[in-house]
Amino acid sequence: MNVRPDFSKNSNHAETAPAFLSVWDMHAYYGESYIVQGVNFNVHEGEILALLGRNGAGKTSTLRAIARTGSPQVTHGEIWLDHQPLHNMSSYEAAAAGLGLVPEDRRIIPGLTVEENLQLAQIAPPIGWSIDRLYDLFPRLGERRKQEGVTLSGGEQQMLAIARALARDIKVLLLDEPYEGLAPVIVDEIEKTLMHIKEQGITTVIVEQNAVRVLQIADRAIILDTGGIVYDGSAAEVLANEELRAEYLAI
Ligand SMILES: Nc1ncnc2c1ncn2[C@@H]1O[C@H](COP(=O)(O)OP(=O)(O)OP(=O)(O)O)[C@@H](O)[C@H]1O
Repeated sequence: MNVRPDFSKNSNHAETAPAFLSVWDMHAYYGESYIVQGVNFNVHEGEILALLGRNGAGKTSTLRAIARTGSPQVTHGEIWLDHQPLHNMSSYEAAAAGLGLVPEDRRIIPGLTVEENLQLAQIAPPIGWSIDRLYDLFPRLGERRKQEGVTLSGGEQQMLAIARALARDIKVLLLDEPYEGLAPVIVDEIEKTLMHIKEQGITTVIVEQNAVRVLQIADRAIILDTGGIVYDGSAAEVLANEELRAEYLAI
């Protein structure tokens, strides 16, 4: 019999630091399809958490469930952000409570310039970083402020999508595959900005196929497999543990 090693109780930080974002026994469905199958984890304020797993493991679904997108539908469980019950909220309310989701397709609004995309994020409170501060973090966006957003390169569009999230007053940034399709040199740039965002005290959860890259900046990692958590512990441990990487990440 092939006994799966249990890597899910490796977290020691979780026992010593209070949780900022907490997901408790979360179950979610697409119609009849049971996808998120009792997920529990904590994220601590200011940390970068990598949410990893093979294709189809349920990473995007977990992120979308936390952001209250409605698809998948959360049928059971609790999600708390800084003492606020996200599980009782719509996606709009969760965003107002401080969640900033940057989806995989980046959702840059066609027909609007870079600056207009940013201004649109600030039409209603809670307003976050000023547009000048965003251009300081992403000078390329400042140089291209009058360019239509959808004509930017893939890396620039990812920067615009992150900048748009920061234009609102967020506590947690949820990133879905931020490195997808980007050259290593652009990934370097995005990494630097994520480290800067961390220094500002913002908490980040990253879903990413490029596990090796994301583990280099992450403090902690969670590995999902068929809708459940099989590892919760330090990012360094995942990099060091060949068995774990081979079994769940195929790297
Ligand atoms: N809208 C949907 N309707 C029905 N099933 C879906 C839907 N979106 C995703 N699924 C299914 O849910 C499961 C988990 O998908 P999810 O996108 O969360 O995985 P993932 O770990 O992010 O995968 P990947 O790394 O390939 O993006 C998959 O089996 C997928 O086919």
